[in-house]
Amino acid sequence: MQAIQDHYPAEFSHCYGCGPANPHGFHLKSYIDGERTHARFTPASMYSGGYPGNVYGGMLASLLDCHGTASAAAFAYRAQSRVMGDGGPPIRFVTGSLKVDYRRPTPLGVELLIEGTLCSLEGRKAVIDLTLSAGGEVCVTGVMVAVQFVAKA
Ligand SMILES: CCCCCCCC/C=C\CCCCCCCC(=O)SCCNC(=O)CCNC(=O)[C@H](O)C(C)(C)COP(=O)(O)OP(=O)(O)OC[C@H]1O[C@@H](n2cnc3c(N)ncnc32)[C@H](O)[C@@H]1OP(=O)(O)O
Repeated sequence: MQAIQDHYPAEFSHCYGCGPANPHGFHLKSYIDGERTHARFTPASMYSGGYPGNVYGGMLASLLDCHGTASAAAFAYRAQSRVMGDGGPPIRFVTGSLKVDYRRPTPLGVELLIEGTLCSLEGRKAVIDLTLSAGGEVCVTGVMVAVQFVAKA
């Protein structure tokens, strides 16, 4: 199955968190499945937080950031009854705001599950609820306001 990010136009595929064309990035891959989006990622040990065994908060915010904008794009396609890669004008979002709540320490060395659900979609603005969990326990929650990107003439 192709990831949402695999449909980003080549010129917009350089994101450090999720751009397929960035050789140094995380290459996060997000998928839509019914009412929910999901991505899985295992941070390398260099992304340690201040005490051993836990993930650095900036890394966790990055994962929500990239998964949130991908989710917004996927939900917007669905709202327009379109499929990604249909040859029509691409629908892409950037992060307007991202609120992150760190609810418990996130363990390093295990696969993390990032999920997104659509809270609202009005005009160019999508609000996405996000969770990040490890071993079935929610460690981080977030709310993103994603804004549809419109190229300036
Ligand atoms: C920025 C780079 C763009 C490159 C091109 C990308 C194309 C996309 C392609 C592939 C995506 C793949 C990449 C994944 C990216 C991973 C996630 C990131 O890291 S993204 C980078 C971090 N984010 C930014 O750098 C945004 C910087 N900010 C802006 O560019 C503008 O402020 C922007 C586009 C967010 C809005 O500016 P306006 O002038 O186009 O539109 P206005 O009229 O201000 O807002 C539209 C609606 O959104 C609301 N809005 C805007 N910002 C908001 C905010 N912070 N909180 C709440 N609402 C906000 C407004 O209230 C308005 O709502 P109402 O229509 O009136 O209901």
